[in-house]
Amino acid sequence: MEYQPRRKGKEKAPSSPSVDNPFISQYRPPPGETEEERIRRARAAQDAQRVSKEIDESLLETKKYLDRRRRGLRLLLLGQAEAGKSTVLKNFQLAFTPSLFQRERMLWKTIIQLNLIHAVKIILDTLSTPESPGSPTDSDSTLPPSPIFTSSALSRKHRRLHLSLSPLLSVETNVNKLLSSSRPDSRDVCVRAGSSWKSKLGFQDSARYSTDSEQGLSSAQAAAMSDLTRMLEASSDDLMALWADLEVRTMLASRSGGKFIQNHPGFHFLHDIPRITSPVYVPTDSDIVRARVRTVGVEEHHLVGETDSQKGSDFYITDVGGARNLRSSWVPFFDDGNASLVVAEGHVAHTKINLAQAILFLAPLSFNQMLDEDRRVNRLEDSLMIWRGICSNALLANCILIIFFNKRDLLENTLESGVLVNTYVSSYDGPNDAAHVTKYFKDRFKSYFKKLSPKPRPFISYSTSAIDTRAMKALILVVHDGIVRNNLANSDIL
Ligand SMILES: Nc1nc2c(ncn2[C@@H]2O[C@H](COP(=O)(O)OP(=O)(O)OP(=O)(O)O)[C@@H](O)[C@H]2O)c(=O)[nH]1
Ligand SMILES: [Mg+2]
Repeated sequence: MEYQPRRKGKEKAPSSPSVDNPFISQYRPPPGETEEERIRRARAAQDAQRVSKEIDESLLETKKYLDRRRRGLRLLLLGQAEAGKSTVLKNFQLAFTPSLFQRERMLWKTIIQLNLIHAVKIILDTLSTPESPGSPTDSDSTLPPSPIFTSSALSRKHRRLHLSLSPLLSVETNVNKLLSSSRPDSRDVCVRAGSSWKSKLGFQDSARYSTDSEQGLSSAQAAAMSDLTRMLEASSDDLMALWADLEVRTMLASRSGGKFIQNHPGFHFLHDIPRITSPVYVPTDSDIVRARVRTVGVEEHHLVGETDSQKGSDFYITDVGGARNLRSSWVPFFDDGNASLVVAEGHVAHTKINLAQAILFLAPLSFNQMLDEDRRVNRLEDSLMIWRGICSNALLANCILIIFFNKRDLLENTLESGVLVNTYVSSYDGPNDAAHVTKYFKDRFKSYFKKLSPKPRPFISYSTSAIDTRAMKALILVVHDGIVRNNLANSDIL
């Protein structure tokens, strides 16, 4: 869409003389005008002029805004649910806007508390459901089973723990309701990023929020959050007893093939119960990148660089929800139709203006896991399917594509625990270690890339662990520099 500046009200259009200008002729004095009519006409003309000026200013603002967007770095994060897109975004914020990240730190406290309680809920649900012979035992069983409390396998101690932790679960439900504009998702962690949860947690704007402030909260929200902190502190001993219980661990391991505990977002916080349940708990950077908030829809984040080397630089990072039912919101990035997209700050821009310079595709090598939303679909096959669509898309032909083979730490844990890749991928006959396995899958992604790209472009891939903030910071600087200078050559860094 080309921007055409509007002509000022007083300027004459070259092809039509002012006598024909309906705007001017409308406010010309009619013959025999009374004083009252003259005042009314003058007022109407003034109003019309004011509106015209406002429209001009707004168009100018929009033009400035779009020019700024064009000059900034525009990055699109894609990949399936739980691939680590939002975690990579947090790493960008840490690298380029550290003081904003610092100001938002306390917002994550509630999310992390909810993540911890969600993990406890999964444990209690699992314990209270009898194991049926046909129930899935694979490592990715993240769906909590139905909460029928038959408890034959539970001892008196477990029942007491279940009972004493129940009020905590109710408080979690209340906080979830306050934070989510839609029905909370029982499958996953609580709040939805698209529902402006940060403002619901009291973050009014970057300048006004302070770590101890609750001024932006309604009294109901503030009460629910302090209830949450109080209940967690009171339940700390029971939480520790539950997590330390060997019988509980054994039962969880047998229900999940022994692996899903360490992989499920939220379970990580069980290792830190005393710290997180403390009333003076302050989340660390590592806690924040571990915190899980499901993204719904498309969110554009505008970062303005704060560090010396990036001061004032604009970054427009678009994060999307990766679950299958949310992928329709990706269409504006793949389809050259006339669709418009509402972008930040209330401006509406044509999709072409939104085209990213680079796509960061997150592909965890979760070869032994199925999608939560369709237990018949292997996660890695799903990633390959999305990747093929991105590579072959003509609209994205000039876009730099970068893959992060994410969750390297989990891949290493899985392989070290003895899971054989060959059991899941029969064509794999290499050594069962992370380097060889990563190379094998990288070659598969690369061959689709070469075959399907509308024109030749470099294949750029990195093996990442997005929870490793230090390594991510170094990588983000390399990637940013490469995009800006357009010098990301074929890269096989692993
Ligand atoms: N262990 C480990 N966990 C990771 C890694 N990257 C992300 N995570 C965790 O995985 C969970 C999901 O990550 P997100 O960034 O929320 O995933 P997403 O791609 O944004 O998912 P959607 O918003 O549902 O599309 C979070 O709890 C992260 O902390 C990683 O490299 N290793
Ligand atoms: Mg996300």
